[in-house]
Amino acid sequence: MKSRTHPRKVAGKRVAVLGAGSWGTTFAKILADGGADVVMWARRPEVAREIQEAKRNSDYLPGVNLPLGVRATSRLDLALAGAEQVYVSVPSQSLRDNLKMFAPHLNANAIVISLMKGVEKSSGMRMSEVIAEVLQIDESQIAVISGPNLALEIAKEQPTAAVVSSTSLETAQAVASVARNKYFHSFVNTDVIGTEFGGVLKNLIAVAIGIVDGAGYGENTKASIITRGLVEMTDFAVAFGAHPETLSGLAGLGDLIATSQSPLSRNNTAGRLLGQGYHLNDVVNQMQQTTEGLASVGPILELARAKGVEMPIVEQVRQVLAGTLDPKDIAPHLTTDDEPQGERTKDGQAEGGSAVRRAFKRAFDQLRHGGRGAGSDRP
Ligand SMILES: NC(=O)C1=CN([C@@H]2O[C@H](COP(=O)(O)OP(=O)(O)OC[C@H]3O[C@@H](n4cnc5c(N)ncnc54)[C@H](OP(=O)(O)O)[C@@H]3O)[C@@H](O)[C@H]2O)C=CC1
Ligand SMILES: O=C(CO)COP(=O)(O)O
Repeated sequence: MKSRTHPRKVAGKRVAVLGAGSWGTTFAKILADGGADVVMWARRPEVAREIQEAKRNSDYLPGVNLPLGVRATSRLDLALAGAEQVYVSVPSQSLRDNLKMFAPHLNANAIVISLMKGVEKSSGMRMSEVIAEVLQIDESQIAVISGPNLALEIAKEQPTAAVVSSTSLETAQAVASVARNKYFHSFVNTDVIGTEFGGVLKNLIAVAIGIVDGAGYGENTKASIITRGLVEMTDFAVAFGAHPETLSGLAGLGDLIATSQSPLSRNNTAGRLLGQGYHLNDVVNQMQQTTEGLASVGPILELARAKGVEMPIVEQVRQVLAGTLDPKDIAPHLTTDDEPQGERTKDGQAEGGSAVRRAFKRAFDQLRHGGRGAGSDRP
């Protein structure tokens, strides 16, 4: 029987954050402000030195002062020595190679937490799957964190919530007890598939929103894409075993709203540039930070095809990226066979039968009965 006790704050737990970009650095601040003993690893010694000595990371978080307790090094052995929890925040496509470097220095019992929101292009694997495969650890030792978490807003201590997910509720609670402070609250769930795919899929819809924004369309178009996009996200994730309510929680709808409407989002910004007519190569060159959505489109569509899930919006994003669809022609209502009536879903039913509608119904039913599914965000 899994414990359901409320996690208690653990003071001074030794943790490592691997990756010193905007999210890794912000997460180090979250953890240190929650009382953890944090050591960051930056691959460039000058970044580690600036964090260690000036408590700043001017490349990624200009103007933000980091807590005095955050330490940094470019040596993996020092960053990982004694670390009980290891938070990983590097670009998804570099995870596998990075893990091979981390492995010799990792504590055998350490919990490894993915902060990333991509899938591996070559394999279509989620980040937690890559972690389990490369490090050869049990999934109960792995957690993922996702939610509406634009780094710069959190670095400025704006109140935010996220979801910590692990197949082991105990592991999720152990992580949530460390990854929380007065401005950052971690809920827990055990739906790793839904939580991870939520973060990946909302990036693709955020690119679509950016494209229509850049093409000059207004709020109706964007709202239509957000709503239909959530159906695509839910149908896809559920086909892979996710709980639909996870997609209507922080890691799905919550993150979709934050990412789709914020100029801070790199995915949204990349989409806007594409919508304004810039070529993909120019957009990629212009983006100075990780834009996961651009790399995820291909593998996500391949996975969708394998499960027979229709993703008309994501397919149109692929076509815009490939230069075969004019951004002005992107439309929220297209379906693969151009069905004219009703809101079509993957199984051809009208909206009343969609996974989103079922998710809401289930959530309301659960509320009425006071229960909570594995995919709901629990405090
Ligand atoms: N930023 C955000 O608001 C959020 C981001 N995320 C996710 O976090 C993950 C990381 O993103 P984020 O921190 O924003 O990205 P950034 O582009 O801000 O930083 C990337 C970091 O990874 C390092 N890096 C780049 N390439 C490699 C590589 N090949 N090997 C090792 N390290 C590398 C960079 O080092 P260097 O500086 O030396 O290039 C840098 O420290 C992504 O999956 C993203 O989706 C999740 C939630 C919020
Ligand atoms: O995941 C994020 C917010 O939750 C960050 O989004 P971007 O990667 O688009 O900046």
